[in-house]
Amino acid sequence: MLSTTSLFLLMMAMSAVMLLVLSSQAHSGARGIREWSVANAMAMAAMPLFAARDHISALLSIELANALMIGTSVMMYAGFRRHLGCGVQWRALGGFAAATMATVVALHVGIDSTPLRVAVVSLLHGGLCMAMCRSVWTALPAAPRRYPYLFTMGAAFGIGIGLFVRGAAYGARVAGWLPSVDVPTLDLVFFACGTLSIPTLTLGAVMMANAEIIARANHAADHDHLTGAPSRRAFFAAAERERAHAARTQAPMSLLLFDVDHFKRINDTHGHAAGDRVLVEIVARTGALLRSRDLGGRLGGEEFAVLLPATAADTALHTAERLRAALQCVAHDPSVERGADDAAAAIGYTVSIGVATLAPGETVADLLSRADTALYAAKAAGRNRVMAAAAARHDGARRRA
Ligand SMILES: Nc1nc2c(ncn2[C@@H]2O[C@H](COP(=O)(O)OP(=O)(O)OP(=O)(O)O)[C@@H](O)[C@H]2O)c(=O)[nH]1
Repeated sequence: MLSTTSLFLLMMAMSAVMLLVLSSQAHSGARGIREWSVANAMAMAAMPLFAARDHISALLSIELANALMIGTSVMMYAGFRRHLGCGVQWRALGGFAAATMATVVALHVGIDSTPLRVAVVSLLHGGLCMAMCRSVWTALPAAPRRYPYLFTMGAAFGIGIGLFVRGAAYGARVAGWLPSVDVPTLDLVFFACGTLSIPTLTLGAVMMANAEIIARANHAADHDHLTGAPSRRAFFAAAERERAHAARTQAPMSLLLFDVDHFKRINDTHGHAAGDRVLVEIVARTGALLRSRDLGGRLGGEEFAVLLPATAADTALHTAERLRAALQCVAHDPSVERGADDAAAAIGYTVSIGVATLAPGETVADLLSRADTALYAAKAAGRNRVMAAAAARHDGARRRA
């Protein structure tokens, strides 16, 4: 059987490992990493003090060690609150930590009862675990992935219950409701639970941070940084899903491909920032015109696409015409103050649109290629217009399920 000293040193080693894991995420931008790191550093420092109890002064092994452990729980909790964006009530937490410390000192210097001290400290640590569990539970509906949240909640709840049982058991001994005999096995079980608590909670924290990092990376890959519209990658993935659905259900599907006319002139005349402003405005206007099922995306530069599921050619042409009219606009040059010189600040812009409707067996790439040819024709015919694509060339070899 492991001795309590070994368990304390094991916990120190586990906190050191967790600290290394957390430091690998230091620059990830995930919130809470700093607080969780401080918590593990405090746990690391507290463990040798508990382990060396018989060899060092009580001030170090009781007061300082408990202060560090209280700090550990408080910082773990603060880390979860910060990570979840709930805000940390530092003043309330500081008051809680100070009151707990004052109780520890009173139960050492005043009454000098180890079981009572263990009971009080266990109940307070248990309370913080339950608070962690509650914070994570409240944020669960918005979780990027549920498993890390459920793991952390389960761990915080289980550890909290364990600490409550420990506190109640020690309290009952003090009250004389339980025989005041030493139960080394039970104590070791309690210690083992305590040993695992901070590393387990940290594991949950790291999993939550990873889920957030992955969700952020996916969002960045799937959205255009400037306009917030779906990126080329996301657009093609969605288009492929819709194509497969259309093929299964025999429903029509259309694609609009559009490009801002003479966009280079806008950049050259008003500057790149004004060009950016136009692109942002185009995405907002397009979004306002589409149905919830339709999907717009920025394919690159000043080129955009709109996927129209369950839409036949004539409706698609009609939608394209409405879109063209909605995008025949005058934007305001952001570098010119409003009212200063309205004519110079006006950025007129138009778009040209190519429209293609999915033919049986056609791939997304082929559909896009036909829409691109139609767009090119719209440009060649004078811009600010809609052109329908030629019918798809029948090609049995390209047929897809
Ligand atoms: N402001 C801004 N400009 C961009 C962005 N991406 C591409 N561009 C510019 O868009 C312009 C596209 O120019 P062209 O391909 O010649 O096309 P155009 O001037 O719109 O002419 P047509 O398409 O033939 O009507 C280039 O000057 C690019 O630098 C962007 O994110 N922001």
